[in-house]
Amino acid sequence: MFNSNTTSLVAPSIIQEFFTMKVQRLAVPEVILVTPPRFEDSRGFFSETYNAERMHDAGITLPFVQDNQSLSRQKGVVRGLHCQLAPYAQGKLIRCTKGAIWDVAVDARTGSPTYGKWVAAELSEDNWSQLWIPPGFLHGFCTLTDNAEVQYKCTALYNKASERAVIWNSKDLNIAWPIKEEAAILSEKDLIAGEFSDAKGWFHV
Ligand SMILES: Cc1cn([C@H]2C[C@H](O)[C@@H](COP(=O)(O)OP(=O)(O)O[C@H]3O[C@H](C)C(=O)[C@H](O)[C@H]3O)O2)c(=O)[nH]c1=O
Repeated sequence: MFNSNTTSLVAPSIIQEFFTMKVQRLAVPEVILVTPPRFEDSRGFFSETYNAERMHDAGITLPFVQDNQSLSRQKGVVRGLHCQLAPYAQGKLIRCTKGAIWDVAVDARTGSPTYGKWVAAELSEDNWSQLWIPPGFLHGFCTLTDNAEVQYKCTALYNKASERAVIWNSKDLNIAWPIKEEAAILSEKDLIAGEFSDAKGWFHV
């Protein structure tokens, strides 16, 4: 048994606790940045990365049906700007579990007061934030580190035939990507995507 002046080698000391989930609506208010609580102690940390009740209270109410994970081995990889058309349009809840990414959402809903407006947030294993992007938006990210691992929940299943893409640096959007054009690493598919003007009519509010 431990006596009163014995330092326990079993019970980890609590170093830092975030009890509540931070919630921030971005300049396009349907896009929501959340940071779930994380309990750090001498072993490491524990976090409820998805809690349906907390997410619902934050305004993220659609059910998820698919989890995705991608690894990008180099800094400067750009994936996107992608979406799936209805009835396979996807809402996505994105987080970066290794390294860091700059995550972008573009409002592609004809009739929306923020049509063509983009918002972005840095997501990283350090800041532990997640970005909710509803159906009707284009999604893309660029990696800020090597070996950036991204995990995201989707509200509709993958449907290749309904996939659409817009070129990441579309002159119609002027997204302030934090990487130089010549440094971007893209898939064949993304290299030949069209301008945002080609996306007219893909979605409606
Ligand atoms: C998206 C997806 C892809 N795949 C297969 C199809 C390809 O053989 C392979 C790579 O697909 P892709 O090059 O489209 O992967 P990304 O470029 O990361 O695409 C994603 O990038 C942006 C950031 C997104 O938000 C979308 O989820 C998605 O479009 O995975 C599947 O089997 N299921 C899927 O849901």
